[in-house]
Amino acid sequence: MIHRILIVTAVAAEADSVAAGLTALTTPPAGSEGPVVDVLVGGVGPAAAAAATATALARAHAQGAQNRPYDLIVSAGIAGGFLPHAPIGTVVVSDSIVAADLGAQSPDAPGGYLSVEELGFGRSAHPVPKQLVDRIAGAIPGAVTGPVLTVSTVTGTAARAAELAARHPGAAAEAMEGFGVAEAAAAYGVPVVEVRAVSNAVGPRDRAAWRIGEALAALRDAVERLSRTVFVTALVTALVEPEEFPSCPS
Ligand SMILES: O=C(O)c1cccc(C(=O)CC[C@H]2O[C@@H](n3cnc4c(=O)[nH]cnc43)[C@H](O)[C@@H]2O)c1
Repeated sequence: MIHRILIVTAVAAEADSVAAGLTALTTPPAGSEGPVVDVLVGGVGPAAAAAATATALARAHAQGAQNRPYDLIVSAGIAGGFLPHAPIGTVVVSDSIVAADLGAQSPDAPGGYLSVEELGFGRSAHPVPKQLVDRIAGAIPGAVTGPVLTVSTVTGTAARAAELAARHPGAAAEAMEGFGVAEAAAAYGVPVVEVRAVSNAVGPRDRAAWRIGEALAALRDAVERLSRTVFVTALVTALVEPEEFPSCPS
């Protein structure tokens, strides 16, 4: 059985790092067919990521007879890290993927904010099954697990960083695509996880301090670890029980 994995990045430089890390997949162990891994540059922000991921899923669904078009979707790239959990160079594996600004400001609410759940519609978080988190993080030495926030505006002040950290205790990183990827994955019943390499601290904007090269190298190394372990030797479908997820749209 061939396992199908979709990795979605925002920009081409991230996809290049992912592809560089996947070279171990060219020689699967004897007796193993190896998985098929598609890498998609989906654009920046949750809307672009959701549209690109849903389109890829619809295409794969239309082409194949599988119950689910992919066995696993990974939202991958660089990210801002919350200190002290995730300094520059850390690889973060999401234990939940959280839409951090999907809600309403409300001066009367605790923290001045109401999530969509509190407003009575929609959802703002996709928990990642623990089995999957442990398997992915266990393959990446030094990886940190925690909530990864999806924001539409990169945090640029200490006040905003503190607000997000207070609202999402234990938040490890923020990026701009994960929740969009997760919404599309959920529509097709495909497990999803976010893997991010930290390029900068979440806090006052200091673009000169971003270490994009270091983060892209960490991302490549993480994907290489995954391609030598989880992606090759594990039955990805066995990482998460399919019945935990809804069936594909017909
Ligand atoms: O300028 C470059 O060479 C370059 C190379 C690779 C990637 C980039 C990006 O700017 C990627 C944007 C992407 O990164 C995520 N990101 C990174 N840090 C943060 C942050 O502090 N807050 C939110 N998002 C962050 C995000 O997912 C962007 O889509 C540039």
